[in-house]
Parts: sequence; structure tokens; C-alpha cells
Amino acid sequence: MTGISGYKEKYLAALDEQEKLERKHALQLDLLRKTIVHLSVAAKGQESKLDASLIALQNKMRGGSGADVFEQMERVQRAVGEFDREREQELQRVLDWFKSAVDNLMELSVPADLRSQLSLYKKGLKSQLTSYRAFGEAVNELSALQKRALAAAANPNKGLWQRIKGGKTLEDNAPAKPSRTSAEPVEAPVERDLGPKESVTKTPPITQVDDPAAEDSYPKVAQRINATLKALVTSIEPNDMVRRKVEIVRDRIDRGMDWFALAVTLEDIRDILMARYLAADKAFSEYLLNINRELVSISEALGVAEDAEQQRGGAAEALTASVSKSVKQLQADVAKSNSLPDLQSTVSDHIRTIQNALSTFKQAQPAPSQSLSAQLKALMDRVKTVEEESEKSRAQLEEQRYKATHDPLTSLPNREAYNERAFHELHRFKRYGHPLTLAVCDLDHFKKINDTFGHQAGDKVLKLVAQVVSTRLRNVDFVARYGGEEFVLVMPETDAEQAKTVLDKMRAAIAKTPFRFKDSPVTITMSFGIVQFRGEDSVESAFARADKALYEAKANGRNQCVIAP
Ligand SMILES: Nc1nc2c(ncn2[C@@H]2O[C@H](COP(=O)(O)OP(=O)(O)OP(=O)(O)O)[C@@H](O)[C@H]2O)c(=O)[nH]1
Repeated sequence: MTGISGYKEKYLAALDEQEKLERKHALQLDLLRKTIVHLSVAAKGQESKLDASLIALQNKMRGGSGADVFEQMERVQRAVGEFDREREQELQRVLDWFKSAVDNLMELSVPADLRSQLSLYKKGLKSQLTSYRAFGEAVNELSALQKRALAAAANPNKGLWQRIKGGKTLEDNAPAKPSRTSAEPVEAPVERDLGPKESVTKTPPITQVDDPAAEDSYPKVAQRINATLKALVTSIEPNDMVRRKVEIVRDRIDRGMDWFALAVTLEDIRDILMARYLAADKAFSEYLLNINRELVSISEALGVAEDAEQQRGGAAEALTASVSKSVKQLQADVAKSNSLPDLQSTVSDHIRTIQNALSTFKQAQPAPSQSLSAQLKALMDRVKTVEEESEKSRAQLEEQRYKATHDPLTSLPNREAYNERAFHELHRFKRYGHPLTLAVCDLDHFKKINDTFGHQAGDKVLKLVAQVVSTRLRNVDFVARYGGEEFVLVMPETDAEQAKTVLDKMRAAIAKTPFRFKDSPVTITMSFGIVQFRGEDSVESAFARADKALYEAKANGRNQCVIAP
């Protein structure tokens, strides 16, 4: 009966194996738990709400059972959802702010057509501000409306403002886009001293007033606009990238602003909001990428476990079938056997068959309990769903991020992307001290191209110039469309003289590019202002110096590069 006792031993060994396997599965679940704990640690600090839910998640993960793991996966999903909701609330806050800014303007005494435009703008805000990408456009529109409303309020009876300002209208005084043909160089908006000299509250007192209500309403509303702006800026929690800008803007608001400073401030606030949202998006996108990587590896590990388990399930069934078939056959054969040796050989044949079946089963390893197998399967399904969903949100975020950081006409990075890049390069410059150069360039007499050949021709020129500029730069250099016909370049590891050599070649290439309009060749040229960063520079101060140098290049006859002192 050695065969039978061997069968028992093998059966006990198989039970042992099964226990080991269960321990292995428990370890696998534990590993999954730990991975999620690590994930939550990695994502910490990226967004406060997400943080809180990840910390809670992490605490619950410690020592949790298999069932807890599903719950944790759901929590990751909920955290992602909450992050999205948080962004929506933020959008709502900004929307409310825009509405109250329009309400302020509507309190001014403005003509009926402007009033109805303001109200149309206010109505359209909700559908316009569905994403922070729309901030720029909305701020620009608000800025234009504000300019007209303030001008109208200061000049309610056509001529009042002229009388106050000695014949000039607000429009006359309005450097909507600072012109570089003027005698004064143009500084970057943020560091410009837009302080109390021309502040609204210090506007020369209005003495000859046809409409006393208008006299009161202008400074009063200006004060309220200041207060609204201040509330908005105060509600912005600055990150490193925008901290300096936020301080400058807050300071400017505190000192009191005139209408021009208001327009510039709106633009700064737009930049701040965009930079802040982009940073949050980037952090979140990286977080999702992290989750994905981890989930892929968990999913692969579990996939392998499931395959092995399926094999084991199959082997167990085969074993049961084979053993019961052999036992039945044995009973039948024993009944039929006529002699002891005959019986002995029949029994040993069948025992061998059962032993073979057992050893095949052992090779495949015994099946774990049914519930563990079901748990693993469910866990895998959850992992797969989370993985797919987070991949989807990541792809959407990437697409949104691309749109928010690129100019649709030229496909070059836009001003937001420039702000981000310049900030990082400045950080590296301060850390390593390698030279860093910035250049601002602007097409010469571009207005003439538009006026002579049309806006579409102008657009084509912008696209072509963007191509020429970007193909002539090194990989480490960066170029963005700053706005209109103005581009900005960031050149790491490059001093001003080296940059000038490169940019002079670029300038010559643009001047030689054969632009043709209606079969007539047209020469397009560009002027450049170049600045090398100094130790004490901020992004804004370096830009302001480059802009001054650009002004000089324009004033000296255009189609040239000027290095800022
Ligand atoms: N076609 C087209 N024109 C644009 C775009 N953005 C800005 N512009 C135009 O660019 C022109 C810029 O004119 P100005 O600021 O007077 O400058 P300029 O004519 O280039 O003169 P200088 O800079 O002094 O040499 C304006 O007519 C704008 O309307 C755009 O996206 N497409």
C-alpha cells in the first residue's frame, strides 16, 4: 500500500502548497496597498483637496484587507473627480469676479449702446468662461469695454474731458498698445511705475460739471473697481512663479490706479491666473502619469497571477475527474478480478494513474480558495478601470495644456508658456550662474502689411516668420509669440554678444525671405532688443530692459539688433 500512503503525502504537500500560495496572494494585495500608499505620498502637496483625500486614503490603507483595496481604488477615482470639481469652483469664483467688475462699470453713466454691450458681455460670460483658457479673451474684452466706459463716464457730454485735460480725450491719452514710435521708451507693464502720480483718485478735480452724477460716479466706481480687483488678487494663492507679479499688482492697487493702470493690471491678472492654473494642471498631469505607471505594473502583476490561477483551476478539475474516473474503474476491475496477482496489478495500475494525475496537478500548483480568486479578478477589473480613466483624463489634460500654452496661428508657444519657461530659466541662472539672454523682437511696419494686403496676408507673414525664427534656433533655445507681431526668445548658456550674432543672422534671413503678395515681392524686416540677465534681475525687469532696447532699434531705423546696457 506504499502507493496509497504516497498519495496522502502528496495530498498533504499539495495543501501546504495551497497555504503558501494564499500567503503569496496576501503579499500581493499588501504590495498593492503599499503601492497606493506610495502613490499618495508622491502626489502629496500638489493640490490641497487632493492632498487631504490622499492622506485619508493613506491612513486607511495601513493594514487594510483585500476589500479595503477596492475601496482605496475608488478613493483615488474620487480624489481625481474632486480635483476637477475644485477647478470648476475656481472658475465660478473667477466668473463672479468678472460679473462684479461689469456691474461696477454699469454704475457709471455710460451711453445706452455701451450699456447694452456690457450687459451682453455679462450674459455671455457663463458660456465663455468654461475653461481658464478663455480668461485671456474675456479679460481683453473687459479691458476694451472698461476703457470705453471710463472714457464715456469722464466725458458724459462730449467735451467735458477735453475741457478738463486741455482738449485731449481719454482715447487720445490711451496708449492701448504702447507705440514705439513715440518719444518715450516702453517698459514692461508689470514693473512700470503705475503709481499714484496719475491715480484715479488724484485726477485733476472736475470743476465744470454738466452732470453732477457723472462727476461723482467716476472716482467712486474707480475705487470700487480697485476694491474688486484687490479682492480677486487677494484670493489668488500665489505659487513661486507668480508671487512676484502678485506682489507688484497688489502694491499697485494699494497705491491707487488710473484707468491705464487698470487696463495693464487686468492683463497682469490674466497672466497670473493663467500661470497658476497651468502649474496646477501640470502637477496634476504628472500625478496622473505616476498613477498610470504604477497601475500598469500592478495590473501586469495581477494579470500574471490570474493566468497562473486559471491554469491551477483547470488542473484541479482535471485531477478530480481523473481521480474519480480511476477510482470507479478500480472498483469495477476489482470486482472482475479472478486472482490476487491479477488484482494487485490492476490496483497498482490505477494508483499509478492517480499519482500521475496528482503530479500533473502539483506542477500546475493547487488552486487557492474560490473567494481569493474572485477577489483578484475584481481587483484587476477595478485597476483596469482606474487605469483607463486616469489615462483618459491625462490625455485630456495634455490636450488642454497644449492649447493653453500654444498660439493657434503660428503653433509657437504663447505668452503663458513664455512666462513659465522664463521663470524656470531664471531659476537655473540664479542657481548655476551660466549666462542667460532674452530677446524681444517685433516685425517692422507690420500695420502697413495688414493695411495694404489684408489681415489674412498679415497672418501668413506671421506664420512664415515664426517658422524662420524657430528653425534657426538651437534645441535649448525657446521662442514664443508674445502677442500681436511680437515674439520673445529665451537663450540659455548664451551671452548677449553671442545672441546678437545668432539673431543678426536670423534677421538677415527674414529680410531675405521672399514674401510675395499679389505677385509683388515685399521685404519684411524685424527689430530685436537683446538683454543678458543680471544677478538682481527678475523676468519682468529683464523683459523691460529688452523692450527698451527694441524701442531703440525701432527708433534707430529698424531691421537691427540692439543690446540693452
Ligand atoms: N494679420 C495680423 N495682424 C496682427 C495680428 N496681431 C496684431 N496684428 C497687427 O499688427 C499691427 C501692429 O502695428 P503697430 O503696433 O502699429 O506696429 P508696426 O506697424 O509693426 O510698426 P513698428 O512696430 O513701429 O515697426 C497692428 O495693425 C495689428 O492689428 C495678427 O494676429 N494677425
